[in-house]
Formats: sequence, structure tokens, C-alpha cells
Amino acid sequence: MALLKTNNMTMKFGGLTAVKDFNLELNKGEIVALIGPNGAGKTTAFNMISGVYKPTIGTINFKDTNITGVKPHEITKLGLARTFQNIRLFKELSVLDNVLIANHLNVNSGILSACVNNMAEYVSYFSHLLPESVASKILKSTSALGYKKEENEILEKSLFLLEKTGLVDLKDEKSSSLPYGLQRRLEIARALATNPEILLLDEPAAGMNPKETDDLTDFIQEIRDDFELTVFMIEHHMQVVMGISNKIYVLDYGVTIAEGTPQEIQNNDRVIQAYLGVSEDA
Ligand SMILES: Nc1ncnc2c1ncn2[C@@H]1O[C@H](COP(=O)(O)OP(=O)(O)OP(=O)(O)O)[C@@H](O)[C@H]1O
Repeated sequence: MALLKTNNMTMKFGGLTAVKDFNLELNKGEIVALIGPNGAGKTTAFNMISGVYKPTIGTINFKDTNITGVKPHEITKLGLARTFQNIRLFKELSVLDNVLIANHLNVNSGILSACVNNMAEYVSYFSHLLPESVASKILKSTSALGYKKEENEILEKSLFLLEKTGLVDLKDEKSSSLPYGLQRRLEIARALATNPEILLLDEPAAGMNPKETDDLTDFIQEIRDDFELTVFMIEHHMQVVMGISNKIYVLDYGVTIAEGTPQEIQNNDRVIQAYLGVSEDA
């Protein structure tokens, strides 16, 4: 059984059909890419899967659960985490604090959880709305509560995530001081704090230099293996897409014009005409 399956998922904005009858299947452990020209409907598809939009028509199933129209934080709680095209970190906080806060807000026991129970889901979605000063206060007040056991577990888990994402030596740096590629990794580390089964990556290579892009390809495969993830990514960078995807879906004007292996997609005339024939970064 597919881990995630959409059935004729469709989104209409007034008279515009942004995504039409999208049938996606993600199987456990796969890395699947969604490509297509600007305005093809990729972000809209992501937004429906992650609960930002409720599809106008169609359903989304995650394992045995119909998650169509379920709110973003609930979807995160079920095991789908996402990153955004525009990085959303607490810029003034340290690298470690960015991961600590996601972990702190994800604790499940104690007085702390009564106050901020399972808010990590919100952090990944609404961190841009949560003032940095409030984020800092949450961190300070949780320390003040003195939950040593929880504190230690959270610190350990955060350091583990930083180790796995190659950021542990930079844990005390201000997050905004990191190069772009490492900020994207930090965003992924924070998403991993919610213990996802599926990780949705929105243009993970955007703005990266060639070295960062090379590293990203290995990195995505590593975290897929280490955290037993299934990865679904929107990406324009063909080197990344063709290098690591098990399967690729191609959207054009909301319609799925092709799906298949990298080789099948590269040889598909319709895809070449609509997308691959134009500039790689279009
Ligand atoms: N909230 C919205 N209201 C109205 N139209 C929208 C909305 N969101 C997206 N659209 C339209 O839906 C279409 C698909 O947009 P979408 O952002 O999903 O494309 P995309 O493939 O992600 O593009 P890009 O690669 O530029 O990010 C576009 O015509 C866009 O203008």
C-alpha cells in the first residue's frame, strides 16, 4: 500500500484550475520529485498535501487515514513535515536554539506540555508569525521550570539532529550568519524534530551554489536512510532531480503531463517541449 496517495486532487481558484486530477503515489523510502514550469501548480499541490489548502475535488490518503482538508498542524502531527521555498528560521537565535524550540514544543509530558503541547507542528508553519522574543522566552521559561530529565532528552535529541545534519559544530552561531545552504539544512533539522515519516521539501536547492547543490544531493539521501523517510520535493535543479529521484511527476498548467523514472522523463517528448527544452532554472 502506498504511504501517501492522492486521488484526482484538484484545486480551483475561481475560474483558474491550478492543479487538475493529480494522482500521486509515494511509497515508503522513495525520493519523488515534482517538476514543471513556473505557475504549473507545484506549490499548490504541496499546499493541499500539507493542509494549507483543502482540495476543491479529490482526496488525499496517508496510510489508512483520509487527510483531505485536515489542518496543517494536525498533518504534521500525523507524520508529514515540510520546508518552505522561503527559509523560515528564527534568524536572531542560535542554530541550537532553532532546533531546541521545535523539540521543546513537541514534548508530550509534564507541565510544559500542558502549556505548549505539541506546538512544534505550528513552529514549522507559523514561525514567521512567532516573534523571536517570544521564542526566546519559551526557551528560557522551559529551562526555568527545571525539568531536568526532559531538558536533557531534548538537548540530546537536538544535538543528535544537528550532528546528523552536519551542523553540530555551528550550534552556537546565529542562524542568519550561516551560508544559505546550511540555513536550508537547519530548516530540515527543525522539520525532523517533529518525527516525520514524509518530508516535503520545497525547492531545497534554490539559491545554492554548485558545491552546496552537490552536497544537498548526498544529504537528502543520507537523511532518507538515517531517518527512514520518504521524500517528496519540488525542485527546478535538474542535476538534483535526475540524480536522486526514484520517480518524477511533471506538471504543466496544472495537468500531469508525465510520470516515470528520471530516464523516462528525460526522454519524454512532451516534457522536453514543455519544460526540459527551456533553461534549467526557468
Ligand atoms: N492563492 C491563490 N489564489 C489564486 N491563484 C493562485 C493562488 N495560488 C496559486 N495561484 C495560481 O495557481 C497557478 C499555480 O501556481 P503555483 O504557485 O502552484 O505554481 P508553481 O508551479 O509552484 O510555480 P513556481 O515554480 O513559480 O513556484 C498559478 O497560475 C498561480 O498564479
